[in-house]
Amino acid sequence: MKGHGTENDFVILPDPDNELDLSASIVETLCERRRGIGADGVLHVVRTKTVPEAAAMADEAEWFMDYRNADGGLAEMCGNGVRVFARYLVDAGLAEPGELPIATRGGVRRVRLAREGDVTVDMGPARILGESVATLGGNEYSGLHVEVGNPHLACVIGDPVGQVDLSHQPGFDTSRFPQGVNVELVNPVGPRRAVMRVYERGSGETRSCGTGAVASAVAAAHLAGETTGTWTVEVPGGALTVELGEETTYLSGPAVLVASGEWLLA
Ligand SMILES: N[C@@H](CCC[C@H](N)C(=O)O)C(=O)O
Repeated sequence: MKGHGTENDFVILPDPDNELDLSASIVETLCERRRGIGADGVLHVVRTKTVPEAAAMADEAEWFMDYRNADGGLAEMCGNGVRVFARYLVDAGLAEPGELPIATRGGVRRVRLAREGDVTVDMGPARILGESVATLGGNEYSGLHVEVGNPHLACVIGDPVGQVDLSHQPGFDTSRFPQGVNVELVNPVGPRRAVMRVYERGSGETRSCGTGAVASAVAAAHLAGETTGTWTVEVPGGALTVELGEETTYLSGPAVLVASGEWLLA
């Protein structure tokens, strides 16, 4: 299957009993836009109890989102991915609409969805862990290290983000981010509204990033002296809503399945 959330696109690989040997090179080929199907990442759909690293969550969540970036690397969480994952489960008749717990490497996330319409996920708390700097084309951008299950460096640059060259991996402090980092450029454009572009760890520039939208809202709110509130984050692929609460954060937006088929190279 193929699906997307605000044009952050995924190949969805149903494998309930975890029988596929999903190597990094297979993921890379699947995600390649000319030799493969093309996607920002792979959502490997497996029963939690079949995955040794996730089995402890099996009592809480039947399904595990084994998320892979386009370069084949693992990631802890994907905010758009988990919403598309839930849309797939309901559409395939593997889960009922309502509230659906999904296990991820970042912990269990609760997704709320109906048979149609936007999908919301409780992303858990987003924690600010300090400040750091991203370098891009000879410029330095200060940002906040925000953990949303996965690592982010959200830089509020206050200028239009459209002109910045994001075709290369931004430089970052590897001692702070030993596993790499997702870098966001954020421009607040109105009350609780921001425009964001992102360079995703393991995928390059993408048209949206759910965890990145949460990190961006946290960074923009921090600059405005706020910790709670509902933000609209505009991304190249659409718009996401981020609710910052005292205890947790919520991410809402479209999650759409666009195709199904068979990969012949397996
Ligand atoms: N696009 C995702 C994030 C995917 C993982 C990320 N590239 C990482 O390596 O942490 C989202 O919507 O959150």
